[in-house]
Amino acid sequence: MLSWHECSSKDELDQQLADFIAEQLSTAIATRGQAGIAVSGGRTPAGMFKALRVKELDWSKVFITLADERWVAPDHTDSNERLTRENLLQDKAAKATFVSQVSSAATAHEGQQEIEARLAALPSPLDVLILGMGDDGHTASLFPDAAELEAACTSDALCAAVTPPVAPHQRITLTLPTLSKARSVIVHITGESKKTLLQNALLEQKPEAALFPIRRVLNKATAAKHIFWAA
Ligand SMILES: O=C1O[C@H](COP(=O)(O)O)[C@@H](O)[C@H](O)[C@H]1O
Repeated sequence: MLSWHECSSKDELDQQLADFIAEQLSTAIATRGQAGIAVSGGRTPAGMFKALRVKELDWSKVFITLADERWVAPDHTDSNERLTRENLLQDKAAKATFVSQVSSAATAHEGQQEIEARLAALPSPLDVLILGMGDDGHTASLFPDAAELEAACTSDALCAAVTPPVAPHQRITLTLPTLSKARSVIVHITGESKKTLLQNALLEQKPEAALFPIRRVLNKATAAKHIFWAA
């Protein structure tokens, strides 16, 4: 099942999505005693993070990680961890446990095993997955045309190292199997061009390996899928 939630402004989107996520985290805590969520980075989620961090829920039982990370120091401007620490892990959400996906290893490939071990301690499957989508149809750090894409889509591991063909920085990404097992999959996008891209991606009739990565995740995910969008 895939539902579109169209909001009339970015502020409304941030609030509605934060309400929706908070509800899902609360349900997970009530049902299983804890909640695991993977959030995305990039330019889109900061406003939603600020709306989510003040929600009344037992944040001490929430484990937060990333759908993907850029292989940069955690204080780098491009770090998804930095974005998450500055915008989400504040106020009430400061009590949550954050699982970082970067280490001092020189490359993402060299650091992958350490990140894998950290991720193994998270609730599995994840209760909530928030995906962004790039203008090239990438999601998490599953980039079209990346040399490691197929490995990251078929791996038994929780995470994979990826070198984007064009975008900066090596990445760690949750693998397609890990992403697609989440109990709830939410795509958070803004702007007309991303809406059109996603609509087209959902209509494509191509072999699996040629589909946009966002479509591959949505195809494989068996949970309810929700797209939250505003212009
Ligand atoms: O590189 C990344 O890009 C995507 C999309 O980001 P946006 O800036 O277009 O919102 C993001 O979902 C991902 O986490 C990030 O590492």
